[in-house]
Amino acid sequence: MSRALPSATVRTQVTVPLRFSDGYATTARVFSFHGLSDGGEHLAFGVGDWAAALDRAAAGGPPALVRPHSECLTGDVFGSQRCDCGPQLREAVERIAEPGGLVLYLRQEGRGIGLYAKLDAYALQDSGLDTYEANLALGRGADERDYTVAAQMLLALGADRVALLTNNPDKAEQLRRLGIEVVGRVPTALHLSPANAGYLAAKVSRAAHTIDLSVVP
Ligand SMILES: Nc1nc2c(ncn2[C@@H]2O[C@H](COP(=O)(O)OP(=O)(O)OP(=O)(O)O)[C@@H](O)[C@H]2O)c(=O)[nH]1
Ligand SMILES: [Zn+2]
Repeated sequence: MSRALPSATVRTQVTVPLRFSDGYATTARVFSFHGLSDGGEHLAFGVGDWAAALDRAAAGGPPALVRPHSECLTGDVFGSQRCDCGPQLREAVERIAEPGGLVLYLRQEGRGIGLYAKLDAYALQDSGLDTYEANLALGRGADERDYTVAAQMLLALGADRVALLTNNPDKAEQLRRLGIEVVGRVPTALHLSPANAGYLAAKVSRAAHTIDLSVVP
């Protein structure tokens, strides 16, 4: 049973041309919102023919492809190799632009504990803890993310029937509980670096992420 969500509405929508450092370029319709439950400045990016994709889903056709992406300043902006966030975001924009759909940019830095605390957690990881143990050692939850604002944005845009681009089953479970019809989940590619191998392995062993590490030599 889904719980009733406070409704959010679109505040502003603007067109933004995007160009990534590898030259890939596309255009996004960027939405801000009124009424998001945590007061954060979360964004939705409509890419490709997102409007047609949402219309098709609403009419009972294929679900709209959506990536709920949690903010990672170090990875998304600075290219940190400690995680896979930057390449996943780049991948998501291109893969979603193809059929048309949405990237939700969720201001949930550090799995919800914030940027400074994430750096504290990195320091603990450098002394041997894994990414989840480090949060716990800081007195925080292993993953404090709540996807209420993601559900609110989807409903505000009329996207209540979706397939998610994510390896994280919790994103699908939480959105289902919030009343979004999650028809399927599509894994991202493997974005492995020497610095993120332990991080990816912990996501698989500790949080059941569907990342195929069997291909790693
Ligand atoms: N606390 C903490 N947060 C981290 C660490 N590494 C990355 N993060 C955060 O983890 C989040 C990863 O977000 P996503 O890539 O959207 O989500 P995910 O759970 O990895 O699942 P996917 O959808 O499969 O990518 C971001 O908020 C990062 O800032 C870490 O070592 N500690
Ligand atoms: Zn990251």
